[in-house]
Amino acid sequence: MTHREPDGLRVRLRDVHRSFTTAAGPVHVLRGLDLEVGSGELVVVRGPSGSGKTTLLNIAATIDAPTSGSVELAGRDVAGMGDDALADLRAASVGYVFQSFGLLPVLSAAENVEVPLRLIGTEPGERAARVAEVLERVGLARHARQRPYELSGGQQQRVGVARALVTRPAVLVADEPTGQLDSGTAEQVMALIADLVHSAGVAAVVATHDPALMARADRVLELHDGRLRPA
Ligand SMILES: Nc1ncnc2c1ncn2[C@@H]1O[C@H](COP(=O)(O)OP(=O)(O)OP(=O)(O)O)[C@@H](O)[C@H]1O
Repeated sequence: MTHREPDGLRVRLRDVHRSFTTAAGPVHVLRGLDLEVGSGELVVVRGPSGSGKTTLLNIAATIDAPTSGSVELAGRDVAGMGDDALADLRAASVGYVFQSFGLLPVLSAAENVEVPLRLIGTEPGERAARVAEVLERVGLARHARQRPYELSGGQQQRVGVARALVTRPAVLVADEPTGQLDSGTAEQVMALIADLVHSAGVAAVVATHDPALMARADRVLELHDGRLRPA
């Protein structure tokens, strides 16, 4: 069933379970997990290594599907959606920021940011305007033509944040977005993410081990025994 949420709810996970089959036997990672994130809300998920943070983010981003339970993204229940329809919804509605930046080395900063707009078929003139606007927003307008290797780690992650937000997604998912940055740069990047999330009304789920970053969150949740609880 597909329906629109009346309010600003962008992510809704209900009774989500996720198991994996491994050589050592089945691993039951998520065990009846519930999560709701609204527009303009920044939720940080913490938990020890292996607790299932990446698994949770991938399910919220519809990159992975739960073993059971329901997932709603931008007001749509994704159960039963075909692969193409789900890929279209994901491309339009989700921005993903990776710990390792995930930039294409042969492309300039601006070209990297433009990739998601190409995927959703945005017209060239509109693409150029959106790329310029978001690079300005992350403070990299003067670095638009540089390749990733010509940028610092913090600048590369700013490109990663710009790329994730250029489509104006309903949902931002970030997996240890500051894990490869020094603490000062990490704080700047997290402040940028929080600012953009709040001003653009994006629903954000950020996984991190770093207590310093949790200060930027509207809510901090802990993944424990496959469920979320207030930290
Ligand atoms: N595709 C998979 N196949 C088998 N097991 C998997 C798969 N993905 C994750 N797991 C297992 O699920 C558990 C949770 O992994 P996950 O990567 O979600 O944890 P995490 O909290 O993100 O860890 P970290 O903080 O180290 O990144 C681990 O035991 C992992 O080995």
